[in-house]
Amino acid sequence: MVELSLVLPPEPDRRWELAKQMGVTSAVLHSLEIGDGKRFWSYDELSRLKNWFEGAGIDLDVVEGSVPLTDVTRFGLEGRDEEIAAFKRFLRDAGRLGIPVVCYDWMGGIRWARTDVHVEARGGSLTTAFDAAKTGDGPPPEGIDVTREELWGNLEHFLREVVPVAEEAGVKLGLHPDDPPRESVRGIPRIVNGVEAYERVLDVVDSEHNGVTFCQGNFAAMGVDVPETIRHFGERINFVHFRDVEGTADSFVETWHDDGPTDMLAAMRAYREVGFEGPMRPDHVPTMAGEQNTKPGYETKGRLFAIGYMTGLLERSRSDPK
Ligand SMILES: O=C(O)C(=O)C[C@H](O)[C@H](O)CO
Repeated sequence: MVELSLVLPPEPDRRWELAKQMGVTSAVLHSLEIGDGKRFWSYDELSRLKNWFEGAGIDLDVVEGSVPLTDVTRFGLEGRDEEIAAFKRFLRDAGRLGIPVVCYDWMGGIRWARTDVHVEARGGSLTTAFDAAKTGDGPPPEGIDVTREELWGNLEHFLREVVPVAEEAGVKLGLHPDDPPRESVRGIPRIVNGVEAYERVLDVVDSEHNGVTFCQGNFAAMGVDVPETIRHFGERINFVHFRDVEGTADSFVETWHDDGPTDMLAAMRAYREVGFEGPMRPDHVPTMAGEQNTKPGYETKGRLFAIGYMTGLLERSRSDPK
């Protein structure tokens, strides 16, 4: 059964209670978005968090983005071996603590990029947008000098090192797509930007522990058929980000979950068809009335709406004949 999940802060507050009131008892830890930006976790810190969540009736199911992985490894800089060793330690710790999924990405230099975070959407709510014409295409920011071939080589090296450890630890890795899924952003090359790129990634180590974070908004921006692509990757999908965009990787606006071009019920049905049973979280929600938009995409009210909508879609998809 799909596990609806939410990014929750590493310390309890109203959002823990709201999650439980909606019936969501699965947490994603992503301190780069909600928290203090921490990414290097010791066993004791993870264990404390795990216990804290558990005591509140919530499972810590995913550590996302905020993992011991930086551009040192992505760009193959000095210190990479130490960082990969730290990542392996982190995977073993996550395994010992029963944290089943780790989501990481290969976006070097710039994380998920937007050129506007105040796009007016339904009823004056706010969403985000990206327009390549506004970023310019290089030269890259000072100090960043990496080719696509180097990025691929570094990713392949990383996978060969860490996937066997993830297997031993019983942790499933999910690579998040580059956002936006372009050839480059601000002149910095990006490689995880399409179906073929994922096929290459999955072939590096053919293991269910080397999988996909299926971020729907990014697949929509790639211009692919989302439900068909869900069926294509099937059991290699280890984690889902549920959201939608209007436009292409060069220029798009994020939409409300129920108001974008993707057939979200067909997507939900596709997850069911492929037997996806992992965590699925709403991603990037609109900022609603009364919210400050200090955390574009990660304010609270839009997530309540998204969980309600996803719950309805799930219920509908479950009533389909098998
Ligand atoms: O770009 C997005 O859609 C993301 O959600 C980015 C992820 O949170 C994150 O950086 C993955 O490691």
